[in-house]
Amino acid sequence: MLALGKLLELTLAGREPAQKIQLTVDGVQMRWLSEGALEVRPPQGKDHGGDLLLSSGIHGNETAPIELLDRLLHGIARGEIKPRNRILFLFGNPEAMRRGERYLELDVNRLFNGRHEQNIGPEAMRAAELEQLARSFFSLPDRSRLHYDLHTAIRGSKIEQFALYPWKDGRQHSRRELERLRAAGMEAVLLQNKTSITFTAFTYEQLGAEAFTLELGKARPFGQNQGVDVSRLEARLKQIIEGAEPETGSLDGLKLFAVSREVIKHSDAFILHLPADVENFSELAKGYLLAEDVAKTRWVIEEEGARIIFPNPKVKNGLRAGILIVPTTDAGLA
Ligand SMILES: O=C(O)CCC(=O)N[C@@H](CCC(=O)O)C(=O)O
Ligand SMILES: [Zn+2]
Repeated sequence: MLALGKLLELTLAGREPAQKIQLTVDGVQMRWLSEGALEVRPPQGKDHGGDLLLSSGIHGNETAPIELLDRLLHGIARGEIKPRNRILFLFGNPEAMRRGERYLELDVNRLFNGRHEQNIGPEAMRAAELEQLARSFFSLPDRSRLHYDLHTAIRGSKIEQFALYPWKDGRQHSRRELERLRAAGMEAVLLQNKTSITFTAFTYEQLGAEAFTLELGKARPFGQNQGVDVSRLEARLKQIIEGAEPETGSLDGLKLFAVSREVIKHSDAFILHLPADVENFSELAKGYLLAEDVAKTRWVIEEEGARIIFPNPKVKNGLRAGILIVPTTDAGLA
C-alpha cells in the first residue's frame, strides 16, 4: 500500500511523510497537504466532476468515523477503490485524537464562521486551517460540492444514526441529498433553521457545499467500535467516490425534525433536570421543567412532541447545552 494511505498512522505519530505526492498504479494522485489532511484526485480523463470533503476527528475521542475514513483511504491506496471524484480527507483535531479526548481547551466544532478569530490557542489555529483547506478544496468552479463531517455522540440514542443539515437564508434544503442520506443508512435528519458555528455550517453557508454532520452511534475508544454499524454509509461513500451511485428516489421512512429551541448555558448556575444517562431523542412532556439558570431563567417544555438531543450541562458558558427538536414534514424541501 502507498505510504500516504497511512494518513491516520502518520497523524497519530505526529509525523510528516517524506514524499508528499504519490500515484497509485491506476494513476490516482494522493497529496499530503498538512497534518491530517490529504487530497485524492482521480486519473486524468476519469473525473466525474464532484468534490467530496470527508472529515472526522473534529472531536478526538469519536473514533468509529476516524476508522471508517482510514479504511476508505487504505482501499484507495491499494487500488481497490477507484476514485472518479476529487476527495479531501481531514482529521480535524490531531492532538485530541492522540490523547483520546473530545478536545483539549476549546471545542473545534464551535470555532467556525469567524469564531476562531475571537479565540487563541492551537484549536483556534486548527479551525482556521481547516477553513482554509476546505475553502481551497471547494474553490474549483462548476463542480458539485459535498461535505460529510462524521461524528459519534457522547450518549446513547433512541435513533442511532442521524444527520444535522445546516441552514442559510434563502437556500432550501435538498430532497435529493436527504434521499442519499437515507440510502446511506441515516434514520433521521434535523433541519436547522439558523446559522451556526460548526464545520458543516461553514462549508454550507460560505462555500456553497451541501454539508451534513453525521452522527453514527456512541463514542468509544479506537478498536472498540464493533457496536457501531457504518456498513451502509461505508458502501454509499464508496459509490460516491467511484461515481457509481444508484438512483434512490425515496425518503423511505426517514424521520424529519426541526429545531424548536437551542438551550444555551449562560452561567455556572445552570442546572439540567435530566438523568445523566438520558438518551438522545428522548421525548419530553409539555410542562416539564428542563433547565434552570441564573436570574431565574427557566426552560419549560411548551412544544408538542418535543425531544432532546445532545444534552450536556458541562459545556462552557455561552454554548449550547442541548437542542429541543420537534417533528416536521418534507414540505419545505427543494
Ligand atoms: O453527543 C453530543 O452531545 C455531541 C455529539 C457531537 O459532537 N455533535 C456535533 C453536532 C454538530 C452540529 O450541530 O452539526 C457537535 O456537537 O459538535
Ligand atoms: Zn462530535
